[in-house]
Amino acid sequence: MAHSAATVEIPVETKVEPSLLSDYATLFKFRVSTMVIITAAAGLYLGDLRSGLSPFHPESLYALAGITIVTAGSSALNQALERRSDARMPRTARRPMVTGRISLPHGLILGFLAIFLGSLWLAIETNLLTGTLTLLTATSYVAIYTPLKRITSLNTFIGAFPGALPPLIGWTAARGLIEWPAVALFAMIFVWQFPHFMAIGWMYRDEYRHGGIRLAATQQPITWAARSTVFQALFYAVLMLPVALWPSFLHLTGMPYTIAATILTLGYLWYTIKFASILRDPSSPDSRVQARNLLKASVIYLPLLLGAMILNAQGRVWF
Ligand code: HEM
Ligand SMILES: CC(C)=CCC/C(C)=C/CC/C(C)=C/COP(=O)(O)OP(=O)(O)O
Repeated sequence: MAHSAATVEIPVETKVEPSLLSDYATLFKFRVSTMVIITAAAGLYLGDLRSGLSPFHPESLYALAGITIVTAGSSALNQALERRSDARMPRTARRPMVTGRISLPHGLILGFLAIFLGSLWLAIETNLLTGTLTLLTATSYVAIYTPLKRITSLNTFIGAFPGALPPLIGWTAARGLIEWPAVALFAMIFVWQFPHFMAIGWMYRDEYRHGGIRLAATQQPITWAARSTVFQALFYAVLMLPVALWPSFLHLTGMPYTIAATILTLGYLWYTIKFASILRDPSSPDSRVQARNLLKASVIYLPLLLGAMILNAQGRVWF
């Protein structure tokens, strides 16, 4: 409530009071966090299979619970730090710490406690490496990436590290050490994020500018912003081809995965190439349609790719 001067006007029909549960879902970024946890679960599953263990044992659930709690806490602290810039963007203006439905102390206490207790739980119940890595991931997301969003467009590259660490953390939860398959999983999510976020950046370019967030898409002039956005999206979409096949070179997956990953990744590349058409007329409304299509493709592609890995883990075929 304190930021009325900068706050975005919300149409009357959308001003329905959300419940505390839905406020928490927003505070913990339910959908993005769910995907983060799915990537961690994939790392855990693949790591357990590498050890010849059944992935369905209580320790896996304990580890996932810890990772979930720290992810939720990180999202709460991210929103505590960004409550002013969030107030300036329609996409984020209804977040509970912007509207005051969740107070600053409430969000801060919840965030710090969740990160501290979740990391401690992982260090004790899973292993010290996993607890430490999870704490480092949360710290880099909250204390490095989040403030950098208002300082440099390099923030996307920095933010890709905490974004990509969860599957590696899942692997260390299962195996107790960092091994090449964990690095390959990290690389896959790292590279996947660029077309994903270049699309989002383009969709919300005007909002981000108004919110004072720096990214490729908010550079001036718009032709330069489009070039830089498309270059990064295409560069990483092409890089995704070898990176997605890396697990097969490490014998983590077999031929069925290799075929599925090739087809899926070519699909992701296809949507990125279509997105490159924004170069023709960067200010046209169609450029946002292409961006939205790429965002949709990115969030469909990733679970399918992980699903293919899981179905073909260690060369097994689960059809
Ligand atoms: C630099 C890294 C990343 C940035 C800056 C970023 C940013 C965002 C933003 C702003 C949205 C909201 C789009 C909207 O409201 O229309 C979003 C959506 C999404 N992100 Fe990311 N993201 C990143 C990495 C990740 C990672 C690592 C994951 C999980 C593995 C992920 C999963 C998702 C999902 C599933 C959605 C769709 C959620 C929905 O439909 O509301 N993102 N991302
Ligand atoms: C295991 C663990 C501690 C994970 C935490 C890391 C985490 C939540 C990564 C998500 C990836 C990311 C950079 C999202 C963008 O957030 P944003 O702040 O740019 O999104 P916004 O604009 O919607 O606030």
